[in-house]
Amino acid sequence: MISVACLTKGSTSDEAAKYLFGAHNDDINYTYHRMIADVFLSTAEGRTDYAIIPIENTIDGSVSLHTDWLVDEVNLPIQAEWVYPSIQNLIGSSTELLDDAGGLAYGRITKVMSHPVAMAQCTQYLKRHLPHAELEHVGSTSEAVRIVRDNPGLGWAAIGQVTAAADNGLSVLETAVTDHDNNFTRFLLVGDKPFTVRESAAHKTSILITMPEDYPGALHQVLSAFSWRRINLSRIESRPTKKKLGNYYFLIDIEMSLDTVLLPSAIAEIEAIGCQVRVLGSYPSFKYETAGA
Ligand SMILES: O=C(O)C(=O)Cc1ccccc1
Repeated sequence: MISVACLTKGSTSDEAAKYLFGAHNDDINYTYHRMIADVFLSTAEGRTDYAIIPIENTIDGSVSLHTDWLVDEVNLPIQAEWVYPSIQNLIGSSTELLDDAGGLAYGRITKVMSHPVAMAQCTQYLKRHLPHAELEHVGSTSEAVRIVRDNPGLGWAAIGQVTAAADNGLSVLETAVTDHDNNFTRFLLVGDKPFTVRESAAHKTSILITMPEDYPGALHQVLSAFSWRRINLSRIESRPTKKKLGNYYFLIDIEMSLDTVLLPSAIAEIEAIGCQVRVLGSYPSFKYETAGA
């Protein structure tokens, strides 16, 4: 039995996890948490084998809070990554929020709740249709749906997944309210055990590089260690080290496994110029395919 910590049941993370492990896989035992911190801690404290972490979104970019947890708070290697569509919907009580003709009565909606990433994906929609509504962030989309269910009669709505609406006896009032159709989220599976449930031909390695202070051209040298070896990078991102204003580390995703000879030699070259390198994981990468869902 494999144990997996995840945001609440019916969240985008929950759907994404079921895509990775297979929807009807009885070998997986999910434990659900309202806050991402508890998802991380469940695995970091050894109560579960893996944690499911949304890390990057097509519209909103990196989920900084989750990146910081991965880097600063826990030491959990990345064991897999996959990309999953995160199309969100407006959810609420149809008796409360639809008018007599069955149309959505935007004016009756007083508050919209959701996870900050889901909310950010719907910024234009909310501005256009619900500028009067209060917006409130909660720990997950399905948590928002549950709160709306538990507080009837107040004109509250949630942004979330169709399964969460069904699980809570609420209606999908409007589908696909995300500002762009092509909306995907990249998820990470983190934990100490290698992921062996499925295989992938594509592999990635994520590293964290801390530069020596006052070293002109350090980033250029780091990038050239990859470029002359023709190693492809898929992401480079800087985050503050939180130790001193203006000090940053760089998170780099490389489209290559650490087992490939070229990569350890690139890392050795980067260390030789005085950079610190921490490998966050070397892992299979899965693409979303409708047939496999
Ligand atoms: O709140 C959820 O449903 C999550 O799993 C977090 C999230 C929200 C929006 C896109 C991807 C992940």
